[in-house]
Amino acid sequence: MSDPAIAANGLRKSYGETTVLDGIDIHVPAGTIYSLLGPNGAGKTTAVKILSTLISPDPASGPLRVGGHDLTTDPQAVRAAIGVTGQFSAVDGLITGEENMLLMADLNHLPRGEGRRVTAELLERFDLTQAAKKPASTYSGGMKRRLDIAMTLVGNPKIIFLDEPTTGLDPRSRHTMWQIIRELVTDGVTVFLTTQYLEEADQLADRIAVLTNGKIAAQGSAEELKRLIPGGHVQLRFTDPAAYQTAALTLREATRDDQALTLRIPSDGTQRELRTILDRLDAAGTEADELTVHTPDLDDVFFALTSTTSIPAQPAQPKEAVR
Ligand SMILES: Nc1ncnc2c1ncn2[C@@H]1O[C@H](COP(=O)(O)OP(=O)(O)OP(=O)(O)O)[C@@H](O)[C@H]1O
Repeated sequence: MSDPAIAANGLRKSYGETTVLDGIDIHVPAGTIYSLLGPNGAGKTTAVKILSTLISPDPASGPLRVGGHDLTTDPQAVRAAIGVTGQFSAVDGLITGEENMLLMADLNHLPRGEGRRVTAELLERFDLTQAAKKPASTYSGGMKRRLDIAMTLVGNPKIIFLDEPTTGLDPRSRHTMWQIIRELVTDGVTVFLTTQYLEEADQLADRIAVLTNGKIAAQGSAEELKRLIPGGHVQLRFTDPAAYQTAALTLREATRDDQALTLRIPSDGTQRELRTILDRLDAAGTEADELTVHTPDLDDVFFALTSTTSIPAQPAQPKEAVR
C-alpha cells in the first residue's frame, strides 16, 4: 500500500495559554477526501495552516508527514507537493483570469509555452474561457472560487487543502464546486477539506473528523458517524393484519402501531442487524410490505458531539431512507 498523503500524529498548537489543537491524529489515504468539521474557532484553519507549512506546530507534536515528507525537516518538499485554497482567495481582481493563471505558471517556474498550454486547459476545464480576458473583479463568487482552484492546480499538486471552499456560494455554484472536487479525486488528487456545511462533508468526504475542544471527538465515514448516536430504527409496514400480528409476536421488542400496522425496531441499520430481522420474519413465515431504515443525520451527530452536554437521549427526528 502507498504512503498516506497525510500522516499527522499528536498534532499540537497553543497560543499562550490557549490550546487550539491538543494532540490530534490525522491520517488521509492518497486519493481520498478527508473533511475536518468543527464549530467556529475549533481550530480547522489552524490545522490547515500547519499541514500546509504556513505556521509551525508546537515542538511537542508527534511526527507530521505530508506527501511522504516530514513537515518540520523538509517543508520545501511538502510545499512542492501541495496546493492550498484558503478562505482568503489568491485571485487578484485587477488583472484578468488568464493573467492570474499565467502569473501562477510563472511562480511555478513553468516554461512560457507550457504555462500558456496549462492555463488554456484549466480555464476550459473550469468553464472560464469566455471570461478569461475580463478582470477577475467582474467575476461572480462561484467564478472566483473556480479560478482560485484552477490557479492552485497550475503547479499540479498531489494534495490540495480546501479551507471552506463553498462558503458564501449559492446552491448551484456549490454543486458545481462539489463536482470539481469529485473530479480532482478521480484524477488521483487527495483533498483535505474544511467546511461548515455538514451536507458538504456528507456528500464528499470518505472520512470525516469532528474537531471540538482541541480534540477529534469522532471520526469515520458519514454512515459510521451517524450510527454513533441513538435514534436509529427499522420500520416495517404491513397491509395484511394477520401478517402484522405474526410479525409483532415474533419481534416482541418492537414498538407497535396497531392502527398503521407498523412495527419499529431499535437498530443501528447495519446489514447484519437487517439480516437478523429479515431472518426472524422468514422463520415465522411472514413478510413486511415495506422496510425503512431510519438513521440520524449528520446534523444530529454534529450537535451531539460538539455540544457541552452529553449525547441527547432523544435526538431530533431522524431522516428516513427507504431501502
Ligand atoms: N495567531 C493567533 N494568536 C492567538 N490565537 C489564535 C491565533 N490564530 C488562531 N487563534 C485562535 O485559535 C482558535 C482556532 O482558530 P481557527 O481559525 O483555527 O478556527 P476555525 O475552526 O478555522 O474557525 P472558523 O470556522 O471560524 O474559521 C480560535 O480561538 C482563534 O481565536
